[in-house]
Amino acid sequence: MTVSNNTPVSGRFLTLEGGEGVGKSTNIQFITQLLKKQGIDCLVTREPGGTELAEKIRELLLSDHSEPVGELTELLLVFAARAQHLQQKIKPALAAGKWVLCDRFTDATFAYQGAGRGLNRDVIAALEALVQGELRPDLTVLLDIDPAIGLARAGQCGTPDRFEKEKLTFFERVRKGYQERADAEPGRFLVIDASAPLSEVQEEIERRLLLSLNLSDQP
Ligand SMILES: Nc1ncnc2c1ncn2[C@@H]1O[C@H](COP(=O)(O)OP(=O)(O)O)[C@@H](O)[C@H]1O
Ligand SMILES: Cc1cn([C@H]2C[C@H](O)[C@@H](COP(=O)(O)OP(=O)(O)O)O2)c(=O)[nH]c1=O
Repeated sequence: MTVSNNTPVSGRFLTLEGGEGVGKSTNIQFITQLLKKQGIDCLVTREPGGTELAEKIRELLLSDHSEPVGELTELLLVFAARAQHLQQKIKPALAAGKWVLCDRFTDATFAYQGAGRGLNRDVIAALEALVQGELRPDLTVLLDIDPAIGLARAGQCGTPDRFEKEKLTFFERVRKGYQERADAEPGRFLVIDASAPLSEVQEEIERRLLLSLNLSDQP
């Protein structure tokens, strides 16, 4: 399938996932440009956030507070932001046939609140069903890296937020949580080794993403 010749295509929902400092911000721009070259204009958005209200919830999630933030409170805030984001932005775009590229989505909740914080996955799955219904990403690019390397990269980029202050063991659980999700759904996940030099990471993303989306010229 090529889409640069005005062939109508229906909207697709792509997500980008990974631990801290893995290169999501860098590579989301790369993926956006890559798809643009194929004639696909993506709506680029992020979680938590993506709308005015959801960005306010993001602020609450990422900032420090004078009292401990309960694990369930955190989970419900993540899904409150997601409900708003879906209703205001993601669902209308997909319904209009647009492609949506989202920096993090519910796999992050299973990885951070599930594997990281230790919350019951059935509880997360129940909220996922409540908030999303049947909607799931069509394709997820998972940038995978040893968290020690990711945190060192992230550490060079300003003041750490509430999550970035967690211990290395937390991020090791997060990484494992992501890997388990990818192992369970190999058809949806493209797992990319993000420890390689950026040029190699991007070559790999380009090759595998275009192949998966059926946009590659290669046989
Ligand atoms: N493959 C790579 N090799 C080396 N440094 C990288 C690579 N990818 C990204 N970086 C650098 O690591 C830092 C974090 O990248 P960023 O894209 O902001 O990550 P994230 O959004 O996942 O936190 C930035 O300084 C970026 O330039
Ligand atoms: C979407 C989502 C994000 N998060 C966390 C992970 C990140 O530490 C934080 C902010 O996301 P993000 O800005 O993507 O992080 P970074 O660019 O610093 O890697 O929110 C969750 O804990 N659960 C979720 O469901």
